Amino acid sequence: MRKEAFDAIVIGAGQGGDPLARAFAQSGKRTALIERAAVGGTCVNYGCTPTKTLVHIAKVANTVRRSEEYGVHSSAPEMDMLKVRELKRAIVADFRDGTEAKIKKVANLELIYGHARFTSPKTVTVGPRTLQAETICVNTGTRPLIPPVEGLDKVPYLDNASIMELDRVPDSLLIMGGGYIGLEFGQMYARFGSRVTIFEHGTRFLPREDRDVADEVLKILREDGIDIRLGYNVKRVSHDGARLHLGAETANGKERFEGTDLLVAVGRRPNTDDLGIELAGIEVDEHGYIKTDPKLKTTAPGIFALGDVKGGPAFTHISYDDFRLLKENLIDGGDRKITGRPIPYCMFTDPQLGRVGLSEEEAKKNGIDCKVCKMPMANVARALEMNESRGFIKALVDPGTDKILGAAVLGVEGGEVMSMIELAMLGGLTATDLRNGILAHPTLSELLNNLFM
Ligand SMILES: Cc1cc2nc3c(=O)[nH]c(=O)nc-3n(C[C@H](O)[C@H](O)[C@H](O)COP(=O)(O)OP(=O)(O)OC[C@H]3O[C@@H](n4cnc5c(N)ncnc54)[C@H](O)[C@@H]3O)c2cc1C
Ligand SMILES: NC(=O)c1ccc[n+]([C@@H]2O[C@H](COP(=O)([O-])OP(=O)(O)OC[C@H]3O[C@@H](n4cnc5c(N)ncnc54)[C@H](O)[C@@H]3O)[C@@H](O)[C@H]2O)c1
Repeated sequence: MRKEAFDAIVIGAGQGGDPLARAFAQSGKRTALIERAAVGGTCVNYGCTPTKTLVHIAKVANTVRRSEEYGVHSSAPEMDMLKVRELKRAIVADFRDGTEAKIKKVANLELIYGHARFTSPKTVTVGPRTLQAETICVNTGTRPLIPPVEGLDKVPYLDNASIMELDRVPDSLLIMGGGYIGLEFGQMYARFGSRVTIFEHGTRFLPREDRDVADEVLKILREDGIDIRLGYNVKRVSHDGARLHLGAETANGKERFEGTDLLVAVGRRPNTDDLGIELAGIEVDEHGYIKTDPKLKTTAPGIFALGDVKGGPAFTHISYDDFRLLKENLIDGGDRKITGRPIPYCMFTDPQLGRVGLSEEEAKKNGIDCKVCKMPMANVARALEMNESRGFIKALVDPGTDKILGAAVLGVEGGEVMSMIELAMLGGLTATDLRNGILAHPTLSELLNNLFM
């Protein structure tokens, strides 16, 4: 078969792949961008964009439900899930089509729809075509991990994509997995009107977070009526034509539950099993994630991996930063490494949990001396004025340099406040700078003055 020569091939038009392909092409390299589903990847089509749209709609429903607390009379909210789905589809289409239009405008860049597969270290097939290039970048992301639970393959379970296509509110939603996806969807559907039960097989809730932070999130979600079961190992599921039945094992024995719908949200698996990586000499770890060095080089010369498919923190902004690194190193002659970069993140429950830098437990584990500044959101004027005062803020300060080492902001718009703290960290500001800076009253960010007092 005739091979078509390109300078660069990017597989997967996700959060890193799309801008990287455009950058290659704009630098004069003949580039192919191969995408098997929709440009924008998980984030735009089945992840951040649709979920954050729905999280906001759920907040609107909850505000209506709470309106009496504000002296505003209204009736209980009634969800029109057809309209909600339309809103979700419209924003996804807008982002996806906008991205596609941008790609199509770039000279030297060919967007090819189809499933890409390596046939040798420098050769990739897509449909009837065979392409070759000296530089190939893999940005194929992940898909939902489906655990080997008895009966799961015989019941109509939902995942992060199909749940957002429902045109109804489930009467009772059972969720496997108490991570980001389980908690964001759990609170969202509880606010839409579902009875929600979350089964988390770990006994420790949000294990990456400090205990006080995780405990407060758990308290808040339980206050909202979400039934969260820790240490529940789902063993089997079945469907009797009308309802789902779920059997779980716990430290105290077996328990059975019933519901109308089941969401599986127990993590992700990398899209490497159907990529022909063995023919390219790309090594993966025991979970199938591509092994890379700090410059994102794989074990195969000339092949790089970016985004979720290389493992590690799975966030859009990390995939995007991988693009920046590869652009800098492969196009602009730089020599950057991913080592030491900050990994901020925000869980979009309400209130949000914004996190950056070290946690208190990490600091202790690594013998790092730090002062802990902690303040309830109930001390924040703006939060009280909005009647949104659940949660707290916690920041770690180096006692020697007065520099901020990390923060957890569990509160209304916690992600935005966390980003303020991250900017201070990036700019090398000290806790004293934030304590003494004049910040407009009454903004949420003003809390930084009091936090560092
Ligand atoms: C429900 C949900 C909510 C999320 N919310 C957030 C959030 O709020 N904030 C945040 O930072 N992150 C969030 N994430 C994570 C975020 O979506 C991912 O980290 C991000 O999309 C990773 O980007 P990526 O470029 O690595 O891969 P992806 O965006 O997954 O893109 C990979 C692309 O490769 C394509 N592909 C795969 N295999 C092939 C092949 N063989 N040939 C051709 N194309 C292929 C896929 O179709 C896909 O388009 C969320 C994820 C989910 C599931
Ligand atoms: N706001 C955000 O930034 C955001 C939102 C959603 C997703 N994401 C990204 O997507 C990734 C995947 O999200 P996720 O929630 O699927 O994964 P996750 O790894 O965050 O959570 C999965 C949870 O399921 C539990 N689990 C695993 N197997 C189980 C089983 N058999 N039964 C019950 N529980 C089980 C795990 O202990 C874990 O707590 C996240 O790690 C994150 O990087 C980010």
